[in-house]
Formats: sequence, C-alpha cells, structure tokens
Amino acid sequence: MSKLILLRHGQSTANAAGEFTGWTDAALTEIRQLEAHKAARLLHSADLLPDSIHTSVLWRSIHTAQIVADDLGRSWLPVHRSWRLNERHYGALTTRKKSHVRLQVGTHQYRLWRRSFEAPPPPMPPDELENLRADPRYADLPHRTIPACESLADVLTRLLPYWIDEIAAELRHGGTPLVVAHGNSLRALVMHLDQLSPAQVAGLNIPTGIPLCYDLDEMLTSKHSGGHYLDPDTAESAAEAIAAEGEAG
Ligand SMILES: O=C(O)[C@@H](CO)OP(=O)(O)O
Repeated sequence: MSKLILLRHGQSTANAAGEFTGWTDAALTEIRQLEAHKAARLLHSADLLPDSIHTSVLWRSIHTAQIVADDLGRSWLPVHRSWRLNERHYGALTTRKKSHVRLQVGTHQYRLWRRSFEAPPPPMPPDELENLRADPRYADLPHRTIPACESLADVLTRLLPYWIDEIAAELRHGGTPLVVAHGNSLRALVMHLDQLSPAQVAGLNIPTGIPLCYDLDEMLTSKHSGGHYLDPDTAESAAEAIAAEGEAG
C-alpha cells in the first residue's frame, strides 16, 4: 500500500482579498503561514513523513512546501516542480474580485466559470498573455502550451502526464510523495483519484493548509473514496467557506 499526501498551499494574499488568482504569484499572508506550520504538525503527529515533494512553479506552493519540509526537519527532501501542477489559468478573470465578477455576470455564469468541469473563463487579453509567456519559468515551453485560460477539464489534461510519469511512478516504487498544489489542480487530481463525475467535482472544494491523505493499493486505487483529511472538522468548515467565496453581497 502506498501513501499519497496532498496539500493546498496556505491562504494567499489574493485568496484573502477574494480575488481570482490563477497563474499570478500571490504571497502567503503572514498569519496564513501558520497554516503551513500546522500542516507540518499534523503530518508529524500522524507519522506521515514524505520522502519527496512536488510543487507547482508558483510562489505560494513553493513557499508552503518549504515551510513544511523545514518544520519536519526534512529540508533536504528532493523537490520537483512543474507548471503542470499550477493553479487553473483563470484567463481574463485573473486578479478580479470574485464578488464583482458575480455581480457583473450573474450567479449562474459565475458558478459555471468557477466550478463547472467544462466551462472555461474568458481568455486573458493578448498583451497580458505575451507577458506571461515571457516569464522565464515558462521559457522551455512552446508558446502554444501556455493557455489564455483553462477549464477544469484542461487542467486535468495537462496534469495527467505529470501524475503518470512522476507521482504515480514514485508511488509504485513505494515512495510517499507530498504534492503541494492549488485548489483547482488538486480538484482535478482528486477527480481522477476518486473517479468523480463532472457533477460531483462541481461540489468539491479543497481547503488550504490541511493535509489530505490517500492510501492507495498497487493499482493506485484509493482504499477510501475522498481520502482522509488530517483535521476533518476544520477541513469541512473551511471547504464550505471556499464554496461561498464571492457569493455574498
Ligand atoms: O483564485 C483562484 O485561482 C482559485 C483559488 O486558488 O479560486 P477558486 O477557488 O475560486 O477557483
């Protein structure tokens, strides 16, 4: 049996401000760095010690992973980074306030953009996309690989090769990888692991800073659908709060 640990980065400044973040870099709020420290404590108490770390190429995932590794006394862990673990590219919604978008386009469209499997948000304007494509962290990628926006289906498509080639390969060799990623890249991964339907994934919200653990058999099938959060009560209320983002007012 293998163990997989998933962790959404600690709450970022953009999360706190109620903005769509996507591929922009947002720092962890000072107070929310505590979430990363708490995640390490939970892992330590559960005796769940990762032997490798996978992050996206976005700061909030990189910084959270570093705090967790340091707190576990495992700063030496091998770290693998990939744009394939990035947050969903929110296109033209990036940096916009969620509540403003909902008021502008209506609740139905807002929810479709935010949580449906198929609906992509409107594309990022060409000049902003050019800037993104010029970012050195994406220098090795063909320009057409950097999208102007992504649906959750697009995220799943770009994430699966990394899951198969890197994370699943490690699990098959008995490793315990810690994947520190984002609300929507983790929704896509959980959808794959738990074989969720598009309707089911629409209701799935991943809280920040609480490790979600999966026990997987040799076929990498989960023993318990949904895995288990190391702090289930907090995870439940935090997931409800995330579902409600942008809905008030
Ligand atoms: O802003 C974003 O990129 C994500 C969270 O990281 O937001 P949401 O939960 O609304 O998909």
